[in-house]
Amino acid sequence: MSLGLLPDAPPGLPGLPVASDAAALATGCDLVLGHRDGALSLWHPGGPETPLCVDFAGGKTGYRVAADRVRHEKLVRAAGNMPENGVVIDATAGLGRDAAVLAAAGWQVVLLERQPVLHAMLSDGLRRAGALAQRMTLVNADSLDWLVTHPAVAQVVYLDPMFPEREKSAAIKKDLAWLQQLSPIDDEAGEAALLTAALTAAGKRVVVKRPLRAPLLPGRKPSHQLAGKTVRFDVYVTG
Ligand SMILES: C[S@@+](CC[C@H](N)C(=O)[O-])C[C@H]1O[C@@H](n2cnc3c(N)ncnc32)[C@H](O)[C@@H]1O
Repeated sequence: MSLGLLPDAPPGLPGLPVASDAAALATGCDLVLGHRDGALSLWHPGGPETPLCVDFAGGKTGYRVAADRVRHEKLVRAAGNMPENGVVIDATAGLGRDAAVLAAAGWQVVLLERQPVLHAMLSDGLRRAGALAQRMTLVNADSLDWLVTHPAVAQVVYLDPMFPEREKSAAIKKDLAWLQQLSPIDDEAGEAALLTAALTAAGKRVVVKRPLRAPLLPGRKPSHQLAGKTVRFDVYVTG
């Protein structure tokens, strides 16, 4: 995958510096990173698709985080009763959509993202997130390392590892396809290691999001599951 970096992209990211969208297209870049409408965004050079950015308060995430809806989210129910000053580690932050739901439900959320471009997009999203940002802390790290060096930080560790999606919605398909181009899908050993690290770090439970019919993460059976129409949450009680 080749990523073009426009002059207004943050410095230091891996990719090919390009002067313009047209130059990215001419150089054969698959994706290009730059600012659109004030947001650090990713798009297909020359393509008709809406650019992708981290938007904690608008669009589909905005709908999910509305105060009257967020408590009905299966993810919030899967995370369980929130203690005072409860902390969740979202160890696979991605575009921060699930992290926003957890923060809107009242959790303090530590977002871990290892992919530097996604980390930069999350950082830009936080800058625009308003009050919700006060409950989110972003770290550019590999969770396999971070969880081991930060035991006893959180009651809940949340995992949503990459999975080859077969969703029907074109919009979801586009976002996930671009995400998958940036961030590879872990093999079974990687998935097992992530679950083990999460189980070690979580004071109360680990919650894993999976497509409805996807196999369990390797290593341990969940204590219970909450199934929705297209995804399910596997809950592992640890304490
Ligand atoms: C499917 S996406 C998560 C989407 C996210 N739940 C959301 O709501 O936007 C998975 C993300 O986890 C990140 N990731 C996977 N393994 C990781 C690890 N060991 N440490 C940090 N980030 C990881 C990937 O780079 C990718 O951005």
